[in-house]
Amino acid sequence: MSEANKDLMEKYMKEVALRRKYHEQLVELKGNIRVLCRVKPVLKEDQQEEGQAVVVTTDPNNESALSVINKGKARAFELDKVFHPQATQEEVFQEIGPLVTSCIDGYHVCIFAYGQTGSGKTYTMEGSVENPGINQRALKHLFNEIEERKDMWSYTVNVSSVEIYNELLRDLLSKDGEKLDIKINPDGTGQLHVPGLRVTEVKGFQHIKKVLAKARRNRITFGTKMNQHSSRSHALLCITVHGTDLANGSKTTGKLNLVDLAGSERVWKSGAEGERLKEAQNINRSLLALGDVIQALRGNQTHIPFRNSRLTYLLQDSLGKGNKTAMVVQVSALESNVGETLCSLKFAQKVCRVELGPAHVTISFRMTRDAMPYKTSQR
Ligand SMILES: Nc1ncnc2c1ncn2[C@@H]1O[C@H](COP(=O)(O)OP(=O)(O)OP(=O)(O)O)[C@@H](O)[C@H]1O
Repeated sequence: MSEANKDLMEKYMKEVALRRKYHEQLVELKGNIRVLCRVKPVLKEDQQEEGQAVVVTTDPNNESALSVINKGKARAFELDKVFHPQATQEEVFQEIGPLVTSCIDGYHVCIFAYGQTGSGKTYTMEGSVENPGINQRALKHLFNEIEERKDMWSYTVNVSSVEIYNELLRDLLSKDGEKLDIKINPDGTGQLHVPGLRVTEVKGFQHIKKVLAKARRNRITFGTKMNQHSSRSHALLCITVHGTDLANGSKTTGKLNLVDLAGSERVWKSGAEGERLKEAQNINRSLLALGDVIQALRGNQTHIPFRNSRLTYLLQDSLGKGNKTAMVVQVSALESNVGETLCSLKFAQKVCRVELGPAHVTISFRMTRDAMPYKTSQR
């Protein structure tokens, strides 16, 4: 009986190893930095004027293509994957699921939602109670995988959550939203850490739901002082998974960063002043820095400019080489937003094209003013 068990166990472990290898190959094939686009469906409340034209169309025969009509001219874009307006939260998550699995295997993973205010970033990341987004689905997926592997691996899952507003870091899991700083770890490893950041060990999916609700509540509470604050801040959910192989004691540490970015609209256009202008400049700088980092990584450049913003500095150990990133670019299909839609898609397209570029891409892929998430006189 025990011989038969041993035999079965060995076969099972071989199967698991094989599955992991195929999964890795699949992720590698799809690329370590993926740019996805989700077109928001036209909702009643988005129609300021009756019968506004829909200017963004997806192609049912090509899941990478979309086209935008501006002033009578059609412009085509090709990204890694485009979700049509009717795509469900489940369909979006299916693209992301393999990255979440990678995190259990010890990879560092970042998933971003990028786009103008109201384009559906929070819907994609957080979703609603009836229709949760990537954050909840990722954690559910994570705990299901952990359960499946429990005979061979033991895992602990730690969660922290911060927002970055005007380049200030705030703890979303502490009562008063403590302000935090990013420091180099004094242990000599050169790694970054955030002293005072509240890290919560989560035991299961129900527990994580409570933690997510707390972070959401705090983001709203801290935001009430500032009009539209939440859409002007980056919200990060950081999950660390420590694994121990029960057979040989070897250890892995994976990280999953789920980021709802601040709105990318060009506030300068509306003549923003004072606090609003400062916000716009900070958002502009950090989104631009993120774009620069992703382009540099996809282009295999030797210098990756992580230090140009809090956001990229904080995510440095998860965005570096060998890690995995997905950026979901959210766009509106309506004519009234066509300027912002084109801007977001040019940005996405540029990031996407880098990989295909020649080796000397290092200097040639600096963002032009035309493709900047905003156009300011900042750079
Ligand atoms: N795919 C979708 N299906 C149904 N409703 C959606 C979808 N995407 C967005 N919405 C709805 O559109 C509204 C705006 O979306 P959301 O708040 O996610 O935008 P956002 O990009 O996060 O905006 P902000 O930058 O201001 O935070 C919300 O009411 C949301 O529920």
